[in-house]
Amino acid sequence: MTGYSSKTDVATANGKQNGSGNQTGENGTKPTEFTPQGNHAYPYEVIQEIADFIVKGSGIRPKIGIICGSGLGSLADIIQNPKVFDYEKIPNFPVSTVEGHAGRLVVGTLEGANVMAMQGRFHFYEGYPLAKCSMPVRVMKLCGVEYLFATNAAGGINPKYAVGDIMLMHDHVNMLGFAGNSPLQGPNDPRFGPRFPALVNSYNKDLINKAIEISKTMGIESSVHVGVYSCLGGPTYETIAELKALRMMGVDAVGMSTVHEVITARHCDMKVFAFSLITNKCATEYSDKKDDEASHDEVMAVAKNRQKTCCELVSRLVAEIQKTA
Ligand SMILES: O=P(O)(O)O[C@H]1O[C@H](CO)[C@@H](O)[C@H]1O
Ligand code: HPA
Repeated sequence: MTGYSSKTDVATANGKQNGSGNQTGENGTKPTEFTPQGNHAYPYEVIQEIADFIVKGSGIRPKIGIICGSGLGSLADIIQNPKVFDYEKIPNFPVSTVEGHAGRLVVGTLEGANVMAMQGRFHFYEGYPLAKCSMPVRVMKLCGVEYLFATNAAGGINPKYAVGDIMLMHDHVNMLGFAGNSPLQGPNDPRFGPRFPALVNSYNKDLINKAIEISKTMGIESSVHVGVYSCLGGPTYETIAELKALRMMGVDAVGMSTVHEVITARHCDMKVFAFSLITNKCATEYSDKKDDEASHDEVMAVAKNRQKTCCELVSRLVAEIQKTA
């Protein structure tokens, strides 16, 4: 694969500080949780409070934020000198409810860079409004994060994709947005970003090109693609007719996450790198084969199988960013 261009294809009000990430409220329980009204965003001050809690508790101001996809939690296990925060102990943080999403925030270093990783993301189908699903991205921003690495497990719609391949995202189709749902719905706080953010060039081309170069040195370039991801609401996997329609729209891989995180990250001007691990092939023709049915067990098994490769890709890209910092 050649170079990519888009034309080609602190102190907290809640909880004690012990630096272990095990902060709790005064009586040892989770501090009161803020509940957003409707789909509206968390107030800036609430996000600031969470960020302060993490920065003070870890003693680290991270530069790179990583969101681990389903079964890809090991991306956080490679972080050195980790400070671990269980989501349930972080004030105003949602909890993870999906298998393969442990529900921990890991802060530490990777290849010499300060990083924070979400071992568990929030999905719309869990019952969380999109603003809540992507709230941690704003926490990352106020912690100091400049680069978002978003990873996911996805079904491959492009017939050239095989199970286990990696698709570097260079664009997305926001199906939830088509239906009138956005993480940026509600009043806009200009301290995060503008009312009407542009999304062309959302996926950083330099980082895509660096990842392609890295894939060559890893000898995996033939199983690395650059493509378009789409997020549906889930939790159902798609029908054949839906998959056909997505393919006609130019979608290469489909999942139930990431897009709202990327929108939130771009709104607050973070550089975004994202990839999908293709965990299953999506059927776009009718057949009686049971194999055509996606399953979360299969998704988890493939992710486990490919976690080492994904970890290497991520750490090498972090090293590249750190080199040029
Ligand atoms: O996008 P991530 O969190 O990797 O997970 C993907 O895997 C799950 C379905 O198997 C869905 O949550 C889908 O979005
Ligand atoms: N569809 C939607 N989400 C997914 C899939 C899929 O085929 N595989 C993993 N996450």
